Amino acid sequence: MFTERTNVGVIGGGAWGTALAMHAAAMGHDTLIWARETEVVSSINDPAVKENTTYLQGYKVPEALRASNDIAAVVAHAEILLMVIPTPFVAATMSTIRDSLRPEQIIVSCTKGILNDTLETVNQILTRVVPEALHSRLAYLSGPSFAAEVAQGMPTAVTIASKTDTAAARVQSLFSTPRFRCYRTTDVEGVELGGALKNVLALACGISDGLGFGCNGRAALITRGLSEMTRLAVALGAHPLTMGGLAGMGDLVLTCTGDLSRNRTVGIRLGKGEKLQDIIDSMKAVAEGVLTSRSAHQLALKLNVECPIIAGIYRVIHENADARAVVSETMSRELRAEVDPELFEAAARQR
Ligand SMILES: NC(=O)c1ccc[n+]([C@@H]2O[C@H](COP(=O)([O-])OP(=O)(O)OC[C@H]3O[C@@H](n4cnc5c(N)ncnc54)[C@H](O)[C@@H]3O)[C@@H](O)[C@H]2O)c1
Ligand SMILES: O=P(O)(O)OC[C@H](O)CO
Repeated sequence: MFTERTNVGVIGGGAWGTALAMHAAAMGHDTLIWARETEVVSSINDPAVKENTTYLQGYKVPEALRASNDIAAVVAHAEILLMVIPTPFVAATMSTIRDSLRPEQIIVSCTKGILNDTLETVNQILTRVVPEALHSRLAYLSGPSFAAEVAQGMPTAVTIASKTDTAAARVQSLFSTPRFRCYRTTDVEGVELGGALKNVLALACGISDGLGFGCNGRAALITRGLSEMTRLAVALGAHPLTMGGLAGMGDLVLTCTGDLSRNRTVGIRLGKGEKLQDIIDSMKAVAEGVLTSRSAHQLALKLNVECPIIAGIYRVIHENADARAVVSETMSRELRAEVDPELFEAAARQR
């Protein structure tokens, strides 16, 4: 373990792409990161700066890490290609490099979201855009992992999912260190949906905290939120146990309680009365939960899966509903058993 070195390309120079590139370069992988913005490339490459001052300020990148605005050069360089761009831009960006991809490459999506128009997960987008020869070499990295903590080398554990265990195992062995432990699974749907849906619940917890509601409410949102995430993910083909793992409960707890979460921060500001558009306009970073709340609600309606918290967040975010009234309505629904096997069976029948 921890010995083999390879060529790593990172597509996306935001906070997470930068933190993962720092990790790969620190491991000794020859790492090249593509960023759209020239200022990101120059700040990473400038020997006097060596920092992504736009998206991950305050953390020096390893000397060996190089950045480029030439996406084709990054693809040509890589054996392992980490794709770390927000969900709405995945299809367009990957289409530009589709013809330069090579069948021996492994593409690892580190993105967490569900597209609005088509309700596709990133896995579904990639299998639509990427040549078929590469489908068995698609992998997904997810789990509780704030970029700023990974950039500081703080202990972190993630899950790598791939339909083929060999691809997941290769990524696992190339990226694991005593500070960054990678597990693996073949449950691509579970890992992807866990990472996407937890962002919606992080918005909910932020709103609750912003409204001044206490720890009881937050714990209830996390627990009942996990129940909704699990029902919806199972209806979409996930294994329920994945939702109790790093990409499900692990990331849910992190994002619902950690102050580094952008989604939780958007929720707090909404709960304190700011307008959504003003919050978004003030941020350079992406809060994927805003768009995913729409997709998740539409998927729940389409599959007839009961998700009252997700529906409530959808109404607050996209229909300007009053958050206090939504909380009251959600708490006043018909009383029921906590664990309802019929709901899970109904969700499982959707698979
Ligand atoms: N930041 C984290 O801690 C973290 C951790 C795990 C997963 N993620 C996920 O990683 C993904 C990327 O997030 P991030 O934090 O690296 O980004 P970020 O919020 O730091 O930066 C936004 C990124 O979006 C890119 N972008 C903006 N417009 C674009 C366009 N038209 N085409 C292509 N790219 C465009 C920017 O270049 C930049 O790389 C998201 O799905 C996020 O949920 C983030
Ligand atoms: O800052 P957030 O809310 O986008 O969360 C970042 C990561 O997904 C945490 O694992």
